[in-house]
Amino acid sequence: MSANIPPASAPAILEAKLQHSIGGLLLDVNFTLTKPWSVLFGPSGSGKTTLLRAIAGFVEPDSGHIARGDTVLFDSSSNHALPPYLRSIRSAAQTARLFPHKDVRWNILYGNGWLTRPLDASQIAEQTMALFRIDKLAGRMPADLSGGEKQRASVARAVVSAITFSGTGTPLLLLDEPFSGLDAALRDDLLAELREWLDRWKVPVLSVTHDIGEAFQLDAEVLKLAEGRIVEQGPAEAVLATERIRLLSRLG
Ligand SMILES: Nc1ncnc2c1ncn2[C@@H]1O[C@H](COP(=O)(O)OP(=O)(O)OP(=O)(O)O)[C@@H](O)[C@H]1O
Repeated sequence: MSANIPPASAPAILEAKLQHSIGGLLLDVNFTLTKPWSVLFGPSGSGKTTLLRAIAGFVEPDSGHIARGDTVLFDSSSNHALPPYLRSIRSAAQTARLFPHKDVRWNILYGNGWLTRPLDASQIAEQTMALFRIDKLAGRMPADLSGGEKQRASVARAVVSAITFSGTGTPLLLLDEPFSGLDAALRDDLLAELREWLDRWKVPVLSVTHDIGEAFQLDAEVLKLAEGRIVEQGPAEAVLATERIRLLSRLG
């Protein structure tokens, strides 16, 4: 007699349960990420950046537990907080942070983990710069870049750092509004290519966006944040249905 075996659920990419009070907002979330790309969607001030910073280890929550597989990143009950550089997390902040006295190529290679394989790391850097349309700017200094180019260089660096990660497993890549400064056509191309590039290297992503189209195009799981709480989690078609109708009716 054959037993009914339930399908194995996808392994968790991240488990997070945390509370953190900041500037009058109480961030209070409990969620698990299992999809290759997840998107945090919510109004300004709802706690998206703070949540990314807590996962990365730059903000210590008041209480809670954050884990990637068997590795506990943060646990308030045992007073445990892994420092950011020991977490299998890579991130790009909302505003570009480049070393001003070094050129773009140097900045992109900074933080790559393949120090014993410099040629392979260089190849990943060149391919990623081409993807972000900054390969022709590789020899320029950050001061000589536009705002959008700086932002692309900053995100490209995090991507290279995630792909060349030298620790155990693959890191989770956190991207805070990675495409906000780009024109629509370029953003659409980059989104599609980046999704493919990171799928190829099996790097999971949690990104922040205000843009409904971005969430749909990425075919991402959406976590809708409102006043510090995740009010819905699921496919974009389900979670952002109301926002989509509102947007379409505005467009006439
Ligand atoms: N260092 C800080 N000190 C005090 N309050 C802060 C600090 N950082 C953020 N806040 C407050 O915490 C709340 C959440 O901020 P957060 O940056 O996480 O929101 P967000 O959803 O990312 O917003 P946005 O979409 O505008 O980037 C806001 O009310 C903000 O003013």
